[in-house]
Amino acid sequence: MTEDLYEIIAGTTLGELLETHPVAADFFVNYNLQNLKDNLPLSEALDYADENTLIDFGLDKATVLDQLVRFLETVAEEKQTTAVEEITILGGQTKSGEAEEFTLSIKPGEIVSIVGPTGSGKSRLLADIECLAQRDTPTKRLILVNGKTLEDEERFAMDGRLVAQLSQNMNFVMDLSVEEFFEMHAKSRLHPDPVSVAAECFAAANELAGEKFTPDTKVTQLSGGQSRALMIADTACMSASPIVLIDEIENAGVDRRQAIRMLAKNEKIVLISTHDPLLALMAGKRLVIKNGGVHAVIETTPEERESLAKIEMLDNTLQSIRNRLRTGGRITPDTI
Ligand SMILES: Nc1ncnc2c1ncn2[C@@H]1O[C@H](COP(=O)(O)OP(=O)(O)OP(=O)(O)O)[C@@H](O)[C@H]1O
Repeated sequence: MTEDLYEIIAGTTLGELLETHPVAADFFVNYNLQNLKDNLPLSEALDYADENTLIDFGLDKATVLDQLVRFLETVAEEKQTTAVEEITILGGQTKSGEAEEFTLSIKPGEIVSIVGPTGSGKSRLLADIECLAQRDTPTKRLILVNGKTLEDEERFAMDGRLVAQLSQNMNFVMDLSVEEFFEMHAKSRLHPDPVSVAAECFAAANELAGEKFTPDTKVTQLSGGQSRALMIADTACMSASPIVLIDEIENAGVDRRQAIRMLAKNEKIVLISTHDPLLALMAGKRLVIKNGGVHAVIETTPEERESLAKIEMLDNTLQSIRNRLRTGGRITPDTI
């Protein structure tokens, strides 16, 4: 396994490695190697490294890569030991400084939606979870992991590894094909079978996207909706993060119900901020936000679940009107 990992790391550029393993930055800073060329595979980039710097640390090119592999393996092991059994959100204060009387624990496999008017504080709640707030954000909320307050060191070590966030905008900086993009992610996440997981991601992304694309489509040529489909598939099929935060997927131009189903599998904790009744009711609970605070926690009743089918029919009617307009059709009383 270490040998495979060695090969993968040696063939990965510093830029790619840092994008998928931000924690690797610590390693390069520790060995004073932060100025390596970031567009060459590491095995080549190290040819340009200052030999004296390496000697200072008793290293050479091969041992640097060895050490890096060991470092990443240790981090991965640590990650496994911090399995999330539960996160707990403890209330802080509303925008006007009143106490937010609210505590909620969420376990893996649960989907929780967050509803409320525009500007009420839905994204802020997601941001609090993402940074594992310790009463140090404007809401003064506290997020516990497995019932414990995290020490700063632990909090920042977990930062970015615990939570996968899907936000409203995606920017791709590298001009890879869709297939290369998925394979690169699979390799840098040290997946044992990068080719087949990349194919699985590609199929999932196409299932979600309205307009289909091919494996050789460049990621920079994808539409907004297609890029979101790509990122959702990537998170669903490859991300090891136990918590998935989704900000307003309804604007994404993807099959949103399918996206939630895809993301909720593999026993993840899923929180969705949404204005969409279908997504709000797919969750087991919904948090109603008002004036920056959680105003109510409502469990979805069996009756509400049953009404999902009706809402879905209404939604399909709206969808067909949308499609008709998109393809140049006219709307008549019969359409509705
Ligand atoms: N409890 C709070 N205390 C202070 N500021 C808050 C609080 N809750 C939210 N805010 C601030 O209010 C602003 C609006 O919140 P946010 O962007 O989360 O709204 P939203 O519900 O996601 O809106 P939209 O539906 O338009 O996306 C942000 O600047 C946020 O930081």
